[in-house]
Amino acid sequence: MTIQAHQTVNISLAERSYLIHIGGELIGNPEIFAGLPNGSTAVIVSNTTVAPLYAEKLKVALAGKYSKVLAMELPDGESYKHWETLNLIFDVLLQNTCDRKTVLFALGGGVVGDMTGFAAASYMRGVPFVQVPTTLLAQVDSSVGGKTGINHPLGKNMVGAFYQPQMVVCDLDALKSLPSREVSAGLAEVIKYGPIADMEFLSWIESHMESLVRLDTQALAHAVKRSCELKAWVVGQDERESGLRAILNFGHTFGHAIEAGLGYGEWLHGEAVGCGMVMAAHLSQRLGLVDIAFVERLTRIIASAGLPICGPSLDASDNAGRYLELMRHDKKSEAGEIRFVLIDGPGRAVMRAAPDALVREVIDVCCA
Ligand SMILES: O=C(O)C(=O)C[C@@H](O)[C@H](O)[C@H](O)COP(=O)(O)O
Repeated sequence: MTIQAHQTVNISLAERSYLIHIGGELIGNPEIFAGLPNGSTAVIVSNTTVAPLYAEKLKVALAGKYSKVLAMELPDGESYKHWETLNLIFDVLLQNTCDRKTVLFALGGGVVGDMTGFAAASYMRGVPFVQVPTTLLAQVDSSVGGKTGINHPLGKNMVGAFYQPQMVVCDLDALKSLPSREVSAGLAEVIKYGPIADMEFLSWIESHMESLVRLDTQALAHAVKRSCELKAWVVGQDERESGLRAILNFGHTFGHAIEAGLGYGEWLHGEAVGCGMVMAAHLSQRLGLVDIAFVERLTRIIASAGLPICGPSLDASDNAGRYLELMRHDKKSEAGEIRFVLIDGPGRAVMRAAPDALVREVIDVCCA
């Protein structure tokens, strides 16, 4: 096996700038963590699936820097991304008299990253934290950019904070243990960067899909690096989503409705986003922004990643009505008007409202 060369991507945010490290064998490498803030205690927050695989490795790597390294496990899955689980983190921090210099390490996927980040943002009004993402989705998207938070039954990621990590450590070796469903879910967020910002990357994804699905390390290294570069470019211009950053939400308005409507965890976030991108592409086409050939190409790519392209029914009596009801809670909505991220020509995204009747048509066409 080739060990992937260590590469970095910079997130440029003035005094909150940080590096994303991408490469092989990073979790157990003490040198990666050497420049982190000093403190006496490190707390590794992981989950019951990931901790047995990597927590000990990370503990050993941190032992030279922090005199006390604690590790805790959260239950695994999107259905646990709520207040009660968040409180488990605060319990451990308080029971161990963790002070303001304690550094938290989020070791796991998007759920662990979002909750650990939110805990770090709010414990004693803010302690440093590090993202160590172990899923493809977390490496290419959720660990980067400082969105942290938890779900509410009425809407996804409804409670949270913008809070940047000290660094992100993407160990490509961790991806080798991923189940194929998780790989596909991560590929949804990789694909997303194409239509919104980089059609050349979309063509690359299209021609390397087979390698990506079978976890070829070279292909993954490029996918992670290019995704992080594109996200860095967006976040560097609009950290708190006052405008441009919303393009990263392509497919998420429909996708979040699927997740909340089915119950969190029924579909993986990436599965819902994949299908949401198909729906958003159809809406773009019906508004005259792209042609049907573009929609069909994007749909083919999403399907080839092993993702669903047909939305679930959320209500047998009024499915479109239920989607609309859920989507009105989206964070981009204004005065009850849903604002969709749409494709305004290949490689370019815009945010637009759309008539309910048109959205209903799209839902009817795209759902089972
Ligand atoms: O980083 C962002 O900005 C994104 O929108 C990226 C999304 O892919 C990601 O899933 C994010 O967590 C969703 O954010 P939300 O603000 O729509 O909850």
